[in-house]
Amino acid sequence: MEPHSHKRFPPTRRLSTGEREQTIDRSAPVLPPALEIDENNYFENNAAPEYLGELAQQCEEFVQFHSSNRIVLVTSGGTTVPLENQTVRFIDNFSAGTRGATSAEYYLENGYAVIFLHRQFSLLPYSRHYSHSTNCFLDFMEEKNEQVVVGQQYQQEMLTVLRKYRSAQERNLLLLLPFTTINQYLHTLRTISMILKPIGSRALFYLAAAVSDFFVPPSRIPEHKIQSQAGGNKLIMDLDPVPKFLNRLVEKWAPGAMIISFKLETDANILVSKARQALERYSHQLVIGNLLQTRKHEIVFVEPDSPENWIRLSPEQIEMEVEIESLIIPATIELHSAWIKKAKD
Ligand SMILES: CC(C)(COP(=O)(O)O)[C@@H](O)C(=O)NCCC(=O)N[C@@H](CSSC[C@H](N)C(=O)O)C(=O)O
Repeated sequence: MEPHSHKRFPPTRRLSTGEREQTIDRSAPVLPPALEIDENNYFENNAAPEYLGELAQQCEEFVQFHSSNRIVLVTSGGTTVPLENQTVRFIDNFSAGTRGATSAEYYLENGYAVIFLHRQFSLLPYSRHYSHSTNCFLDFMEEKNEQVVVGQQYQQEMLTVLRKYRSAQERNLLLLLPFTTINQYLHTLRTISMILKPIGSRALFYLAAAVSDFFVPPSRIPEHKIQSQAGGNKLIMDLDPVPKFLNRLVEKWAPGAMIISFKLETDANILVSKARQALERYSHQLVIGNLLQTRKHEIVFVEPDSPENWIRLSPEQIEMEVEIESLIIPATIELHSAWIKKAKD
């Protein structure tokens, strides 16, 4: 007998198999990697964000400052696909930014200069520990003699995070660059990649952002908010595939860099094969595969000409809240050191 206070909600209407098959047209062919003509078409027809010049200047100064250092570009968070120019509605890609923000911290602690290209308002290195929602910073505060103080039990932990945060700032090791839409992301990724080109093998790309695969091209996007008619009307969307620029990054934008991409799946049966397929299509150095539902506890390294290698947290490590990035990042750094050595030989 349900307590009277629990209002009964109608069960979620699940699409019948027939409806589900019709809802999404999967007949669209799998796109080949983008060619130069696709790159030119895309960037000529999709205007650059108005702030790109200033962002490029910031990035050039940062790379110049660290020109003899290892520099990693970490991308983090999901890109959006606006449905109107005056955007009210958009399609979003799932990502809280935890993978990217946590990974950036471990790269910083291993001496890398970090360019953090992130979804605006997603989690950031260091402040992620006390974000507005998951771990509200107010829960760590107390009132004492009319003053706000950090609770005694949190002092040590917070002091450690604060010292790391300040150290990264004082040594100018962390550059925070935001994006929101898929178009802002692609323009910014290409710009940063070309600025990193002179760094050669000491540049590392860690592409953890959840990037849109489909978008509404400028020729078809409505200017104003899409209206919904009284009585209901279907919204049929006709999206174009986002060009697969990963191979342009490998071949042209930053040819000497080591490039790591992430493959996100929900079906364990296809994860490794899809990761290997991406590696073969883009000819980069490593795909880190992860499943949405277990991404915090296990990942798989897929490299050319070698069997896949799973990294999993043990039950004890999960119990102790070990972050899997504390295992991932040192493993990627080992591969990057070998990449740099090979480039020198
Ligand atoms: C997003 C997560 C799962 C992290 O989650 P949070 O910690 O909550 O942030 C990340 O680990 C990941 O898999 N990121 C990559 C996800 C992704 O979209 N990967 C693309 C490939 S890289 S996007 C490049 C473009 N689509 C192309 O193929 O050129 C894919 O799986 O298809």
